[in-house]
Amino acid sequence: MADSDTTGLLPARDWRGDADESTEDSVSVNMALAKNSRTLLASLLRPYKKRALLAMLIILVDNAANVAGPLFVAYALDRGVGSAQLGNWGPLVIAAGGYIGAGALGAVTTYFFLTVSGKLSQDVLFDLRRRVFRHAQGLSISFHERYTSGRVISRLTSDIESIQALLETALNDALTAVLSVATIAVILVYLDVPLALVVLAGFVPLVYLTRWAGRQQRRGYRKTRTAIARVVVHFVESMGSIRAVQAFRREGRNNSILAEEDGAYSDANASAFRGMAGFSGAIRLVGNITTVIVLVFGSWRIVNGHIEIGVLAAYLLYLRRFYGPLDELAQVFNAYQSAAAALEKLSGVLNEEPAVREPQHPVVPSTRAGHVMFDDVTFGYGQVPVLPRFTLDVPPGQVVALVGATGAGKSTLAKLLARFYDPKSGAVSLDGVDLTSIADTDLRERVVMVTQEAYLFGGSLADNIRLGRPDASDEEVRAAASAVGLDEFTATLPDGLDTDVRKRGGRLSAGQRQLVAFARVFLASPSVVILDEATSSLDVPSERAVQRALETVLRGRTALIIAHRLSTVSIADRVLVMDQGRIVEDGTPDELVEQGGRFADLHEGWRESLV
Ligand SMILES: Nc1ncnc2c1ncn2[C@@H]1O[C@H](COP(=O)(O)OP(=O)(O)OP(=O)(O)O)[C@@H](O)[C@H]1O
Repeated sequence: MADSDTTGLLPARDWRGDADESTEDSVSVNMALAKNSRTLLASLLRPYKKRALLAMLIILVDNAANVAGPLFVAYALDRGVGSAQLGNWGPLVIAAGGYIGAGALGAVTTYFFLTVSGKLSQDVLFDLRRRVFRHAQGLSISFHERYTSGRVISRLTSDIESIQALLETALNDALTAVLSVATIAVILVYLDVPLALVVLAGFVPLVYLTRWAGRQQRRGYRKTRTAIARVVVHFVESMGSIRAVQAFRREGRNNSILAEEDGAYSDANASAFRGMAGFSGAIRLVGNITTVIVLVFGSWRIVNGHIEIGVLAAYLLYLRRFYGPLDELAQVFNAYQSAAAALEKLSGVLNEEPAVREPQHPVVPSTRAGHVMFDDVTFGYGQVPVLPRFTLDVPPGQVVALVGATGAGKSTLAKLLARFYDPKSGAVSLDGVDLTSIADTDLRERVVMVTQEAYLFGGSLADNIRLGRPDASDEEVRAAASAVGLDEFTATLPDGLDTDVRKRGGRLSAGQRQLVAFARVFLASPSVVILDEATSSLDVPSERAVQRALETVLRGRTALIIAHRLSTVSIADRVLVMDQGRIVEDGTPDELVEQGGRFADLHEGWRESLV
């Protein structure tokens, strides 16, 4: 397919799919987030108060050493040169020694300051990354469906990087700059008050400039955070679905979407930089104008005998040191605005609360029978109800097959039982206890869901099976693999169960993945199994193997199976036909075939397809 740039058919934004990150923040939300970002920064720094204090102490000494230099120069010019003319070189030697001593002290303190503050910023970033990861991982499925993994990745990488820039370099520069500006300001006042007033007058336009630049930068950087997240979302979506991308020739379209998203990111950055550029330039201009005024006004004061030439020389030296740090402060201010926008986004994630909450007072069901009950449950993802007033009683040990048209609500039912979501009204209970009252770890032990993808994590086959029960011994893992019939397959592997699943030619077949998933369930030994059967069909030997394994795994357990195969339905005790969130047929497979309703038609269709 040609892309929109060449056909002019659709602008890329109309073709985005999941990559959409369209939540533009409103002004009021942004104000609240700005406050949150300050709170977050404070909470991140709080545990390191002592170290921050130590860094400040070191920088105080460092700063004193740095600003002492010009004082020795002034002393050398005012006293040293005069004394040397009279043959006394002592004051000049003192001035030179003082200058070198101050420089050496500055070198040592700079080293210690950078070491202490570098470690501090690394620790803060480490905490922040862990906090965001842990929090995002604990948030409900509904959050991840809305937020997308790309945005979480963007928060964890590019947002954290901009905070890193602030902490690692900018904060050091800021402390140094603020201190030297303040110290020099005091010295300037001490040297000559009228000249100091000229310098201070230059601050009036700077205050206005700072406000203007701050607004400009914050606006720009907020946009950059959203824009870079959209770029990352697009990357993740494109690379995560690379087979579909190549199969459907979506590369061109993806390129044009990326160009658009990346362009928006560059524009947003450019807009923020304009704020900084204007600010930085204006500081230099104010600095130069002030220097000229000081030179002229200072000369006039020398001519009139108010000050000595050394004072003016020191003044001009200090002025250079005064506007240098101010320029640095402009860069720091820029980094701060960028980090503040990132902190806003991060605090947005950290302030998200799980929609599915852990119970305050957990109740442990008294049995492990596996009695499942949906009691007058109403549920919908948005306003439209997917399950309107749904009631279902599954006695312990019953294997229920769910069938029905696509979108009927079968997966939704399964997700409610796994407590990925909570019902809007009514209750889902296990062994007489509402799922909302069962502790998460307890529920995960009792109810295990096998999803269609049968996801394999990096690591060995044994590691993947052990996911069912992390404390299982090697022997138990082997027994589970054997119970589901994985023996034959593992015998062909170089290291048996210890073979790395990824290294071994990358992937397992669909049937083998299902067997691994069943082995996990066997090991976990839950009272309820939820199985979303893969729709992809297996070849006959694989299907038989999966079928046998399933029978083993389900023995003595309650099961809810979203069934796509005749072979699976045939092992069910009960079949439920769903339509638009309601049960329209309910009975044993034989009863329903006899009744001659929808299931009978479906059954007939399956049988015909096997012939
Ligand atoms: N995460 C979601 N957000 C919004 N709507 C959803 C979500 N998941 C499902 N739906 C909607 O809920 C309805 C029921 O979907 P569900 O996945 O439960 O159906 P299903 O019977 O399992 O379908 P299929 O057999 O195709 O998997 C559908 O209209 C679907 O569009």
